[in-house]
Amino acid sequence: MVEKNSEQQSNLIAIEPKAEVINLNFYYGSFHALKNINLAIPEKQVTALIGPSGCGKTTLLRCFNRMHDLYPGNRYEGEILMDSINILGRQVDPIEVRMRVSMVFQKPNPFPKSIYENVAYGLRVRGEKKRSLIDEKVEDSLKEAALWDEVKDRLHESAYNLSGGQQQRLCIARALVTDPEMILFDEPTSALDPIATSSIEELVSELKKRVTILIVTHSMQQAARLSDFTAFMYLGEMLEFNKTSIMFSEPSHKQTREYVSGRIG
Ligand SMILES: Nc1ncnc2c1ncn2[C@@H]1O[C@H](COP(=O)(O)OP(=O)(O)OP(=O)(O)O)[C@@H](O)[C@H]1O
Repeated sequence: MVEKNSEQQSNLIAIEPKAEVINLNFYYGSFHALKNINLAIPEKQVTALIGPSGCGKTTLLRCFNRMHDLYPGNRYEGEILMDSINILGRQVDPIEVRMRVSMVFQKPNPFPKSIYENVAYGLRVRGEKKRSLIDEKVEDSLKEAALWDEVKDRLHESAYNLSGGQQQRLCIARALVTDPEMILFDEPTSALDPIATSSIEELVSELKKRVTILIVTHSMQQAARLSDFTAFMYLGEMLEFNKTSIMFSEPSHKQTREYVSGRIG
């Protein structure tokens, strides 16, 4: 059983939270993967989720856009409030949640479609038909994902012709097109080389001016470089949450200290 520090968690955020996780439990069938998680995600900041393999980082991330609903047997208890609405509520449409909270995965996963159609996808799901509006949003999203100059003359080519780093920026453009309030990144650079990694990190830093970002990373250097806040998970619990500078210099828990210093992995 790990020691809790809820007083510290509730006291430290002066910044308005974009999302509040309240007493969240999550089960894969009978397996209790997330145990009474409480966490406030600060708005327009980068929050890193870190912790040893299997501690529940990806499971928590996927609660924010109801990804678990796609598989039978998964069960949530508790709440994630966004604008005072519990986005886990049965009456809330998961597709609507995914428009507000989009996701970028570990491996670039463009659809087997053109570059243009990959980005336009979210608008089409939403029922958007106006060609000029779709053109405009596709261009804006590709510009915001720092990909436009590289693809503007080949928008109708297959997305598979792009390099890994370009494919990941395309996935970011696809995530941006619905104007999400929050973007979830699940180890977005683990399949990329250092140059492509640094361009994704620059992009994330730029995006936080208008979007709240939650990122799972195994790289302590990346968490330290990129995030404003860090949450440390351990055995399905949220053990510690604080400003990244504090988490890396004077964490409260022994497990956090050992993890950020590379002594446990
Ligand atoms: N679909 C699933 N069905 C059953 N158990 C699962 C499923 N997915 C994950 N788990 C279990 O839930 C726990 C948390 O897994 P999760 O993938 O969230 O951990 P993680 O911290 O993201 O790990 P890693 O850093 O290795 O990616 C693990 O014990 C894992 O085995």
